[in-house]
Amino acid sequence: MAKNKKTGASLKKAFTSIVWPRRKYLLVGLILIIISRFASLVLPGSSKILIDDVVPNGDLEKLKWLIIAVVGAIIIQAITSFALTQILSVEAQNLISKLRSQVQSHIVRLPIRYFDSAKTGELVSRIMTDVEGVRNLVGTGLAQMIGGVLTSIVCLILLITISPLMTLYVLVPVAIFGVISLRAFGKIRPIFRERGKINAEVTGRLTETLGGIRVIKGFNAELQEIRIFAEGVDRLFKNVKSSLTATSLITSSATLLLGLASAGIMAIGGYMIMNEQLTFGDFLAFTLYLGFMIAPIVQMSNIGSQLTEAFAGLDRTEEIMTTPIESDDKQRTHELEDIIGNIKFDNVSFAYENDKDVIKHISFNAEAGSVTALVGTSGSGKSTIANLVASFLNPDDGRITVDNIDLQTITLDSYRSKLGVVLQDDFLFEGTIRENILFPRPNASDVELQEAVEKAYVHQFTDKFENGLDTQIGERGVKLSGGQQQRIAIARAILANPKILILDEATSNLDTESETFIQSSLKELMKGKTTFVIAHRLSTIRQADQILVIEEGEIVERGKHEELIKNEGRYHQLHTYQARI
Ligand SMILES: Nc1ncnc2c1ncn2[C@@H]1O[C@H](COP(=O)(O)OP(=O)(O)OP(=O)(O)O)[C@@H](O)[C@H]1O
Repeated sequence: MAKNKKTGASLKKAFTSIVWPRRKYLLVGLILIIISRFASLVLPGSSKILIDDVVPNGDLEKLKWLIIAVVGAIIIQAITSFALTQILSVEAQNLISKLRSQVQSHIVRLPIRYFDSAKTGELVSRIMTDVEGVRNLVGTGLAQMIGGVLTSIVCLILLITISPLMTLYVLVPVAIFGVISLRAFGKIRPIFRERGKINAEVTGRLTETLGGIRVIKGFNAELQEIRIFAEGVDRLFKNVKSSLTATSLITSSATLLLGLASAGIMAIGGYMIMNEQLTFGDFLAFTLYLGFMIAPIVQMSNIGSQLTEAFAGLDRTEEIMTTPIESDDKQRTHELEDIIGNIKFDNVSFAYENDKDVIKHISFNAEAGSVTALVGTSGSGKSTIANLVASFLNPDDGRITVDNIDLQTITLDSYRSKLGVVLQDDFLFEGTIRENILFPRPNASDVELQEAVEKAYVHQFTDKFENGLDTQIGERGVKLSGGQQQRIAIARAILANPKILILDEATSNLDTESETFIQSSLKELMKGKTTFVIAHRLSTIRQADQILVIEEGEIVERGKHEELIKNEGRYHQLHTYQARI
């Protein structure tokens, strides 16, 4: 894969979209860093004056001013470092929040098909972790790097003015160190990129393990999950370990080379002092300036790895941000106002994978307010048809129209606001029952809410709860029975009052009382709506205005229950041989 090309692109993009718009902050940060660095040079400079001038001459007045200058410089350093954190770090955190929101809003607008292959945990990691890297771009990282380079240059000039010979001797190990660290960075970069990937994979699997804990325990698969997680964590460990080797190589080569430089300086310096070519003060100032020149270089290697990490994260974020969202489709320009609700399939075909049509040239008409039941064996294509109606999928061939307007030209917002979906395993959020019902229409009045609650027979069980509708339900509604969860989902759809309704009836066996409540509430729900139901209950099928019998992606029979029974065709077979369709 053209990884490097991508990094190049994201470098440019990172600069134009992240660094450049914040140039004012960064400039102020840079000025503060320069002030702070210059202030830090006061101490070595004054040490020289102290030793070579003040002490030998016993000049107390000069000593006073020297101390004032040193204290002043320290105060300036303290103030500038405080201001730096305030300005740059706060701005970086602000940017992280904004980026997180942007990535999340992009992800939720990606097409359903994207989620078929993406792991929830991986996406969570993209939103929460990957964007954190920009902290090093906007935060103190970049400004410190530039500040560090400037300090090094100034110190180098000062070193040359003290002793060109000693400076030359020092520059050799520093240059070797520079080469080693550059090489080490080349090695670290791909390791960091890989780390983000492993991290996302491990988090992804962990999220699934915890979410599916019932299935895992049910199949006694805990050990397998423990093993998979341990393997993932181990991969992560090995990755960190290999980057640690490279980082420690940088640190220890710095220690070694700097040690050698110091030893050499002692030798050269000592010799020059003995020959009166160098004063004590010069020697001390040289050693201190040297420290100031080297420190930013060593620090830069740390900052370098932070920046590398930032770019690796941005690469992954960029990958998501360039995936087209659902409504990017330029054809979708038609805003639906009030609709009647006629849905027509005209020779529609659809394939998940190339050339493997799952839906084959299907045509039918669903009149406004009618109920269309989709029946057929498992895998025949019922859910795919429902997903096409919901515009979660788009036909590869043929047309779906809503009141004679091609669905693919209608804006998704305007269409989906007319749509309601009640799925088998309907999703309940953590929160109260009330919040879950109000979710599609948070501003509905209390009267409307009560009406929906009664029509879906939710009050039948909430009345028995101490807190009624304000009862908290656990994540995914585990504290409620399957039938109770279904009734909440139905109340939610009744309240939303969509023109078009998609219903995937639950196959779970409910007790007769629950079943009766659900049947009655479904009847209420379907009233006046163009309904598509993946039907499993005979009572629903009997009420349907048309039944479409789907077989391998084709409609093999259509009509009402009595007609189809009379025909003694495929429906009759399904109905006779199976207790439930
Ligand atoms: N995301 C997908 N990617 C690839 N193939 C898919 C995908 N979803 C479904 N299919 C395939 O499309 C065919 C039709 O599936 P669909 O879910 O529409 O059937 P169904 O009639 O609703 O089945 P069931 O009653 O079991 O839910 C099946 O062969 C299935 O394997």
